Amino acid sequence: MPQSNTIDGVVLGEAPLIRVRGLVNRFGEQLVHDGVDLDVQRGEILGVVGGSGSGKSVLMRSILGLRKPNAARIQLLGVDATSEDPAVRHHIERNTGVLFQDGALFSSLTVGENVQVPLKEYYPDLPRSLRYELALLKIKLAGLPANAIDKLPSQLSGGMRKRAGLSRALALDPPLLFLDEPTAGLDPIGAAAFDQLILTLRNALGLTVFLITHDLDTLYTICDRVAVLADRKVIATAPVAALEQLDHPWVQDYFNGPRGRAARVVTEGNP
Ligand SMILES: Nc1ncnc2c1ncn2[C@@H]1O[C@H](COP(=O)(O)OP(=O)(O)OP(=O)(O)O)[C@@H](O)[C@H]1O
Repeated sequence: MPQSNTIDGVVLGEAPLIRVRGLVNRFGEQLVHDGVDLDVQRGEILGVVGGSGSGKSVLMRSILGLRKPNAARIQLLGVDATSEDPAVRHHIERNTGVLFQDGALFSSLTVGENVQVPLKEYYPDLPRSLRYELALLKIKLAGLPANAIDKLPSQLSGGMRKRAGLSRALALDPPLLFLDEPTAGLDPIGAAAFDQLILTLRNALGLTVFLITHDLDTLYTICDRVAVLADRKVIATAPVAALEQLDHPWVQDYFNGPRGRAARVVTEGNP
């Protein structure tokens, strides 16, 4: 899909959609990030991996402006993501979709009402019937049956709840999607189907995707590049095949351990 050079009037030029430089995050004595640099190019699916507690979610929250880092320069969608200017916050929130690890759906609202929350906020004058139709469209886009629209999150399976969270993330047609461990807790068939859905949406809608995952199959099947968080930094960003060669203990354990080898065999057909 051809991509315009502007988003809501903000000129992007050749700049990456996300550019992080010198990110530092500290919680008391604990230094989580110490100079993280990262670029996410338009239209790519970038996987973010790292050991448990390496700071993947804190990185995502920092980029989104949900956490104020101790130091950083972060360009997001052509604006300074650390700015508190309401117009900047609006630009970022209007153009990003986020699927949090637990789906973060409102449990007392139906799926349809959940998807309509951002529509109500950003398009308050939209007639109720049109809002419902738009929610239905997003629900179908995320691969849910139409009748899911009137269900409560508690009436859905884990995989369907993920899809419901995704349909809400897509509500405003954002060019940029953040996914925090989207396949965690899904069975392998459900996880593979979710991976394919992300790939299809990226290809059809030209989305850029920032994807935190532990799932090796996801890395091998849908990520264009993978960033590795270790030693409080992004130690490498490269296509997964190149990362396998990286001489770093965590990377070697992760990619060349038994599960890494198995994922490679399945996707590449070579042991
Ligand atoms: N609000 C907070 N207060 C104190 N410490 C925090 C806070 N948020 C995160 N941390 C700490 O920062 C570190 C990184 O957390 P983060 O959730 O980003 O890890 P992660 O890489 O996403 O881990 P996982 O793969 O287990 O989800 C952890 O040690 C965590 O305990």
